[in-house]
Amino acid sequence: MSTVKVLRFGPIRYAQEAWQKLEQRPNVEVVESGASSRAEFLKELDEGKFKDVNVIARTFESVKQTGLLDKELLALLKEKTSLQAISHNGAGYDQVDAVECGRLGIQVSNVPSLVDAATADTHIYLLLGALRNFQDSTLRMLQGKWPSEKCAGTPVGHDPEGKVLGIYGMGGIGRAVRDRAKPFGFRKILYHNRNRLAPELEQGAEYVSMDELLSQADVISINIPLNDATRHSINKDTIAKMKDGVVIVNTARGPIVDESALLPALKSGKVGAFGSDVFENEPNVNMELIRQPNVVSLPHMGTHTVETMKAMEEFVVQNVAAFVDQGKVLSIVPELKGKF
Ligand SMILES: O=CC(=O)O
Repeated sequence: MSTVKVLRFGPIRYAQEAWQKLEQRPNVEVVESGASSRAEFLKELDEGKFKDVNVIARTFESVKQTGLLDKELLALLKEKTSLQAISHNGAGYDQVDAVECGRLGIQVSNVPSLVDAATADTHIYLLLGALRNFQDSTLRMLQGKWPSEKCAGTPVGHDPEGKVLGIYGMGGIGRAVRDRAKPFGFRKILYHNRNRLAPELEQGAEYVSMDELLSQADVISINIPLNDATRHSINKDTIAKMKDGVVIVNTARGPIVDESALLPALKSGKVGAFGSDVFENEPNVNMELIRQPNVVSLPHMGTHTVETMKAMEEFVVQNVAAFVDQGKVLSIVPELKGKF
């Protein structure tokens, strides 16, 4: 291939060396966008600034610069650039309409596997924190409530031992959650996926229908990708099927949970606690939701470690390099497998 032009969004935090090596190749040119909004990016496109761009390397946060890579933007990219591949930094690529990319002949890669450990670690923190009311206890201590009351007046929590864990989405992250959860002594670990896993991947977890998972689990662990089928799959109806006092933990994507249904359920105690790293309208979080005493919250930091972020950034570069070398990204997303 002649020169491959790469449009890079987002800062390079850790993979400077990998990017430098790529940029030193005689047939690679990397450009950046100065846009701080979709309108500005559309103007850059109109000006023909990126007409020779073949690859976009992007981050989750770069949605601030372009908006979603939806049908409208993809059509413009197709018209005003030479786009053939998008290398997304993250496991979840719901900001990119992958099916439409396939239709337009644009490959999409993500970063699977490398995110599993850090995300599952975060999940366990939230799971224990939600069972034990740890966020509420910290806030109470900071408010000076400890001297007057035992444990600063925090409501008594629950042990994981003897409970049923229901894993909704048993991909790489779900399986890493299962492995980390085992030593805590859950009585049973159930899971639900669209399809049952091979026995060697189940590792003792029991495949059940969604309804069985909802009705039997004491703790529901959400690890599925966000798409049209999973958006708001935790809603008023599915919450009604759950056990009273169920604990829900989400490190996948906020919009999987319909927060307008969750909030009253948290207030009534139907949902005993919610531990979440992700929120429906993040970064603009529903403050009433995160202020509930039975919520443990984090600002989307599942992969926020030096080691994992470095590995992810380097993998984004590997995907670009594979496209430069072979015309194919390394880790094409499942929707587009076999299409290129
Ligand atoms: O949210 C993080 C990711 O998708 O990797």
